[in-house]
Amino acid sequence: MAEQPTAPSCAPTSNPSTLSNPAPGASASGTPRAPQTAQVPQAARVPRVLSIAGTDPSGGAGIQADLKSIAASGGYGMCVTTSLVAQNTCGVREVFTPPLEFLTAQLAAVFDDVTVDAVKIGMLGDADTIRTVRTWLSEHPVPVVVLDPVMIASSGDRLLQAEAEQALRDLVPLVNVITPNIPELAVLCEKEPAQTFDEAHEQAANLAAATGTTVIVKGGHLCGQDAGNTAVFPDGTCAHVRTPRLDSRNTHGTGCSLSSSLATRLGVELLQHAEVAEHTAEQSVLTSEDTHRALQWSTRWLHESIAAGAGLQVGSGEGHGPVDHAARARRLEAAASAYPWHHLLATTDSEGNTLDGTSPERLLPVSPVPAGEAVVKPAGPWTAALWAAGGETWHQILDLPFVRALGDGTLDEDLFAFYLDQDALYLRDYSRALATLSARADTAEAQVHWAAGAHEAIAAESQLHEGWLANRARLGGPSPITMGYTNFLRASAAGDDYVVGAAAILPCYWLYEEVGAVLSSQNHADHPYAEWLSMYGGEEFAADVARSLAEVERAFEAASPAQRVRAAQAYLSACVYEREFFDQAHRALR
Ligand SMILES: Nc1ncnc2c1ncn2[C@@H]1O[C@H](COP(=O)(O)OP(=O)(O)OP(=O)(O)O)[C@@H](O)[C@H]1O
Ligand SMILES: Cc1ncc(CO)c(N)n1
Repeated sequence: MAEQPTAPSCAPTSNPSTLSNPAPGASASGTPRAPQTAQVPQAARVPRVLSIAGTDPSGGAGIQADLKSIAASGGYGMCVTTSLVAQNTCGVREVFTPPLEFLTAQLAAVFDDVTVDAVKIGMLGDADTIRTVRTWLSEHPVPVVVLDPVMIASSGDRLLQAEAEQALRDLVPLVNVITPNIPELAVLCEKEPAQTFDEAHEQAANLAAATGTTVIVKGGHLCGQDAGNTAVFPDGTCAHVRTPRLDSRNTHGTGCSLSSSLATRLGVELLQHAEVAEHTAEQSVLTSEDTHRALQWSTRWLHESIAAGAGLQVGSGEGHGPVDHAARARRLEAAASAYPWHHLLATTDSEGNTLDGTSPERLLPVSPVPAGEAVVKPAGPWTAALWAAGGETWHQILDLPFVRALGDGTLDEDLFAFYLDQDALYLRDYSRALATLSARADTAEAQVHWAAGAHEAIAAESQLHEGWLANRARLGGPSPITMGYTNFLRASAAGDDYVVGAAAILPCYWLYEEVGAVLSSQNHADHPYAEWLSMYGGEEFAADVARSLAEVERAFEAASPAQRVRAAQAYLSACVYEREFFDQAHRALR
């Protein structure tokens, strides 16, 4: 069987563009815009993307998948239908191809009215259709054309007549990017299907050099842990985007989705160039870095969509189910909700008892998910009630893509770097909140404990700067989540009752320790983040967590019922902030 790519020798390159200049009509046209203010990020313009492809009434592949992918990738989707295909997740039943004149009528209807920024070509079916599309696009040039040379569906059914293969080969030099799977690449090269990544890469390099077209080698059909994609440019350079292989049957339409998403992201890149070009003498030309960035975006988005596919429950399960194109949009929509957190609204528990802080049972709403056992045990009934109430948030943290990928070693370096950068900024202010708590503590023991914590936090911050962050690019400013969390901690420590400040600080000790225990249990010598994970799980930190728990327990005992309720709410708010903090890299970077 084939193997995964060995070394990602395909680093991003700074070579000249392999993509053609935009057609004059496709540059940023329309209403004149006011000059942009420097440094203020502008909302990306929406590329108008046309899919020329066949249909899948069950919605997972073809034009239906393309329109969903284009929307999910930030484009405005349009479609011209080449063939109507009666198919579902199990296979193709019948194909009806409308007359060629009707294909041309559809193309004319779009192009007569709309400026097309990017085209994705999918199923063409036969040689006459290929020639019609080819003639149309040579007479109506579009700046980005991605060809997915569809030949055979994931079910094994033919979607291109065998005698049309040469016509498809002839189309390749006229497009910017092609996205063949391994068997399709072999047909285009007139070779046997590649068995290894190196063989596929060699076929792609020869094809790219011969045609002047960028070839995406797709890892989906290979085996090995990396199912990633490599852009092979005509000048022989390449750029690889890793993606962990998923054990999933929801791969129907992955090729359609990747190619239409890629066309859209290339359109986004091109429009950004066009925006700059409007104010400078620069030309709007796509570079290989643009292609690498677009491929990274599309590959990561598709990974999330495949991972969520099974949850859709579309299809009998006998075939290959579709991907969930909207999984990311739903995740980000939920993350953006401005609705108040549930624990700040609840006034009674599920049995109707008032949450008045008179007993540990009357502190917080019951978590719908049991918390399970903590590694560092609660210090008494009050902290036991806090742990139990935080069960749902705790399990959400364990399920975060960031925490999962950090544990299994598949976390992308740029996501890790984002986290480190924010962590350094966080530690600075966290240290200030601890110093405030120390100043307000009413026992010498607590005063020393929080002061030591303040010292350790600032020491950890400078260690991050000297070590982990020394060679990494930094954003240099706090994200809204980092700022929200640190401001909340500082305000609770300085401006609220002592018990509230102490409870707010607790999750940063306790949850961090618990997450660390899960992560360090996954560590091994070859783990890419071995050094980072080995920092977790030290006995000294566990003892600090236990001391913090004991102090919070003591403060709860001494507090009034009303203070306890506010402290418990502050504890859960900090748990939610912990979750948001771990998740933020996956919201900031795509
Ligand atoms: N099991 C998998 N795990 C992770 N990613 C996958 C998996 N299968 C496919 N992919 C992603 O989807 C991309 C496209 O898939 P693939 O290579 O299977 O295309 P295809 O055969 O043209 O698809 P189809 O014909 O089903 O539409 C891959 O390059 C990879 O990024
Ligand atoms: C219409 C159409 N295009 C492409 C594919 C490949 O998955 C498919 N199954 N159907």
